[in-house]
Amino acid sequence: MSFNIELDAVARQYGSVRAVDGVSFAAAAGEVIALVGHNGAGKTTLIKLMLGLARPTSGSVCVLGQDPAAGDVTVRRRLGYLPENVSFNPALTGRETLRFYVQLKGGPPKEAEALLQRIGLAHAADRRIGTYSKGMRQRLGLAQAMIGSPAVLLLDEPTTGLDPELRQQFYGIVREMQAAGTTVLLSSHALNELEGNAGRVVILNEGRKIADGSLDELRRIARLPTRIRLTAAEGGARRLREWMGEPKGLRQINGHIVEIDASPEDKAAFLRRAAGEGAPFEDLDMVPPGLDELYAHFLAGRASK
Ligand SMILES: Nc1ncnc2c1ncn2[C@@H]1O[C@H](COP(=O)(O)OP(=O)(O)OP(=O)(O)O)[C@@H](O)[C@H]1O
Repeated sequence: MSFNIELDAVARQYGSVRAVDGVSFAAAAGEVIALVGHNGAGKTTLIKLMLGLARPTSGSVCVLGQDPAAGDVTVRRRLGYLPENVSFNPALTGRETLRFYVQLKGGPPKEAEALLQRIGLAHAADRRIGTYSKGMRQRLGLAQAMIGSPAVLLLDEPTTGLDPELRQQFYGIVREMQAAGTTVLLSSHALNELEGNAGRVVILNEGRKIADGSLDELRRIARLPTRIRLTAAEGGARRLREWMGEPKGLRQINGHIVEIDASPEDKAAFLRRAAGEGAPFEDLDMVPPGLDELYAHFLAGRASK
């Protein structure tokens, strides 16, 4: 299988800071990968390495079969990039700006029109960018990155500052690009918005890759407990505790509610027992681990090593 992006033990040092430290991964056509990590985790540096804007201190970077730092124009044309802080000339209109970038990439002017339509900015195309909202500027940035239907799209924190509706619209466009075979790599601070939107998540911490997989795979690896909350009739907490055998970690919330964190195996065993006769509860709630807990789990695992 050939990959659009291949990183092999890539490191990038800035003075005493190892911004990226031994990262390897490969991305195929049609994959949507999210790079997730705290501030300073190395996301932007990794993207710059893939763009050839930074060179690795050691290791190798290969994008569309080439070293991106070699500056091969045919490869550059097939790369789209949305920087973290997108800035355009505020005196130009959206249309003028996009036409300029289309021209730079050697595309026809009508491509700018099609892109303005696609990202929902056609109505504001003749307004100066100085009058655009943050969301509109971000969408224009995305349109600029999509010029020439790139084979690899690198988006640095593309959803920052977008409201939930625009965010969904944005991921809709990402899905279209993915369906057309584009490899999309986007960086983000948060796991929560990636559910259903990124097939694969790479978690970075202090320049190192600490997790790589689909959210479901990461959940399985993490084996985080599910919180089970049982509610009995008024004053029934004691009976609940006895019925459960006073397990370690059981929490009594009040006179009729108890909670326990159950591992994946314990959860199944518990549910079988709860389905039997005489279980002394009236209601049962199960709260699966959230994405924030998953993220914290991987970061904590790293810190303890
Ligand atoms: N040109 C540079 N010179 C010196 N240090 C740098 C440079 N670029 C990045 N760094 C350092 O490398 C580390 C990783 O930075 P990077 O911008 O890649 O992180 P990030 O994950 O993108 O962070 P954020 O989410 O805040 O954008 C940080 O400690 C940063 O200060």
